[in-house]
Amino acid sequence: MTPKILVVGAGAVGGYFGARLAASGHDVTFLVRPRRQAQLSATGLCLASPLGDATLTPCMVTADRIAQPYDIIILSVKAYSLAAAMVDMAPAIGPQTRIIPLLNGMQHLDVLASRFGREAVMGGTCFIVSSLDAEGRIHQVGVTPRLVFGPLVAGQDATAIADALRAPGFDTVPSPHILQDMWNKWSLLASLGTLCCLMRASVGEVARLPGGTDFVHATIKECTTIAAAAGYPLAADTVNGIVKRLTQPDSTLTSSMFRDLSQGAPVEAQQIIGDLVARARAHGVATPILDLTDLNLRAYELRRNEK
Ligand SMILES: NC(=O)C1=CN([C@@H]2O[C@H](COP(=O)(O)OP(=O)(O)OC[C@H]3O[C@@H](n4cnc5c(N)ncnc54)[C@H](OP(=O)(O)O)[C@@H]3O)[C@@H](O)[C@H]2O)C=CC1
Ligand SMILES: CC(C)(CO)C(=O)C(=O)O
Repeated sequence: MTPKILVVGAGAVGGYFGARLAASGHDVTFLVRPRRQAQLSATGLCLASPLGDATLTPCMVTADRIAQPYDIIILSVKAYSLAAAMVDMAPAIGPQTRIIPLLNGMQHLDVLASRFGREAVMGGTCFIVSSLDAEGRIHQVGVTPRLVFGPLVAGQDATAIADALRAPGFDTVPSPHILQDMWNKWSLLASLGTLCCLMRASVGEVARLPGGTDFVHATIKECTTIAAAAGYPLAADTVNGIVKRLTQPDSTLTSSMFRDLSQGAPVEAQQIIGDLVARARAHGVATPILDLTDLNLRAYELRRNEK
């Protein structure tokens, strides 16, 4: 039987993966709120991507209309929307449902497990650079996106689910070591977020400055030291890959957190930087650069909330 997939959050990430899955014939429904539902009804779900543009008529449901449990939930809301999203998606979760969260950071894993049970929650992460424009179209740039997920409890297997989540337009990677993958991604993301948000610049702009790459190396070192202290040391080639990616002088890469900040939008500062700093403190790791980023982003949020 074709698994029923519910994408919770038809934004830059969920909209991309969900659209690619739907376009290749999977049974995909988007859980949407009324504003996004009206927008998508008017325009269709539009993707602009170097891998091919697409416009489709999405199958949508609002929280009050969820009629049955789904087999797979791809959860792709921002971290600050998680609590409300959990209330909305609750009727979609049955005993066999597997939730694959694509949020950045790690703390949502425990939040989801305490609400829906450990069996229901898989680990997940994604590599994609995408954003929404003012009309709600999704713009994906850069290399082929990647969806990585795997079991968090013994006895579960990601391969059957992986077969249900393959589509042209992204790579599907079932992983037997998803927590390590999530720490690898968190180290990359927190380094990139720090680089962009503290310097208000892209990877290439910082790399071209005298002292820029020293700053990036020191930031990556802080992040990987925390990961190692937490029991998830990054392999040397993974660290080298992060260093290479974040020190390219011609790179226009920015983090999604920086793109949000540039638009004056809320940022996932607590989940991406604050939580990492808290874990550093718990393990006695000194993180002067991340502390500064944390303070910087909290000052940003303070001003934003006072407006
Ligand atoms: N964008 C990127 O390049 C990357 C992002 N990520 C991570 O992925 C996660 C999602 O980010 P992104 O897709 O960029 O964020 P977006 O803001 O683009 O999309 C989030 C979507 O979630 C929807 N949403 C929020 N709450 C609910 C709800 N209760 N029910 C239904 N829909 C809801 C929002 O809809 P509404 O219009 O109703 O508010 C919005 O469309 C974040 O944790 C981010 O850090 C990871 C890798 C790359
Ligand atoms: C690090 C990156 C670009 C990888 O997808 C990301 O997750 C983000 O910007 O949020």
